Amino acid sequence: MTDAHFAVAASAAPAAAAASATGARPKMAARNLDFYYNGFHALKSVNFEIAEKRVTALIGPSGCGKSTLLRVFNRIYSIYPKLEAKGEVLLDGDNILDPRFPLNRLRSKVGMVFQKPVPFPMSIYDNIAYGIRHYEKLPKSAMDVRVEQALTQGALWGEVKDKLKQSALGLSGGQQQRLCIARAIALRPEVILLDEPTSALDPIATGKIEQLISELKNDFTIAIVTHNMQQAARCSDYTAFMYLGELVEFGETETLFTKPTKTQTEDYITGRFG
Ligand SMILES: Nc1ncnc2c1ncn2[C@@H]1O[C@H](COP(=O)(O)OP(=O)(O)OP(=O)(O)O)[C@@H](O)[C@H]1O
Repeated sequence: MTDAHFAVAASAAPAAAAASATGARPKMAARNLDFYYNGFHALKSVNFEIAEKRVTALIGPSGCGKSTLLRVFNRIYSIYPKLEAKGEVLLDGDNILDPRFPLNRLRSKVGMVFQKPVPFPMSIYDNIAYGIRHYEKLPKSAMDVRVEQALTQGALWGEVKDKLKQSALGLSGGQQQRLCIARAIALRPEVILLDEPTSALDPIATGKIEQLISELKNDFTIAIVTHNMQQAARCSDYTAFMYLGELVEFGETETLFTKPTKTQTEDYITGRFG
């Protein structure tokens, strides 16, 4: 598949081509997706895919619609009035925007981590166990195993195993963010959406999260919104470049950063705007 094919995949309906070109199965897909904030047209006929067990990055200048797109993949807007999505967002082929798709099922399959770490004001252990209890009744021994598994996958176990009963609010910002990722993992989702997960962190904590993302893609499908182009280049397999609510270009990360097909993409990645 050529770069030109990727560009077509971004702008026209068969966005599937981008993910399937490398053999990765599309896990989620937006089809002709429009989104409105109280009439403001924030996403314009977006076609886009998140390949299974790969990392897909969303980049673009401030206000281009990256976070909006990510949030629609979790239907998070549906609790607010006057916000409207048109088109489809498919999860394994089912349209999650259909109100008949149960929100509980969606939240158990698609986890989300936000820009600012938001641990619950409770112990490290309970931060992980809280969500699990919502979905499953486990005896204490089984819960202990799940908590340890999630914290291990979140690359935090070694640092917190001796203080599980302490408040999560006492952790550093980077540890809190890994706790939030572990909390999402604990529910055994299939997809994890990360909205600028390192923007509040220092370079060392950022490096740990990036390392973690690279490891998590063995088990999860990941999409990440980032302002940091080096981060997108370091930890994603595919990158989507957005501008003014449109998906301008989508392709393999290396190709998009070295041989972009659209002038707007090139201007952005070379720092000429944004
Ligand atoms: N709650 C809201 N109400 C009205 N307009 C909104 C709301 N949230 C976002 N918007 C608008 O929608 C557009 C897309 O916003 P969005 O937050 O998705 O952009 P972004 O690319 O994630 O930006 P940033 O990189 O600055 O976080 C912007 O024009 C923004 O002003």
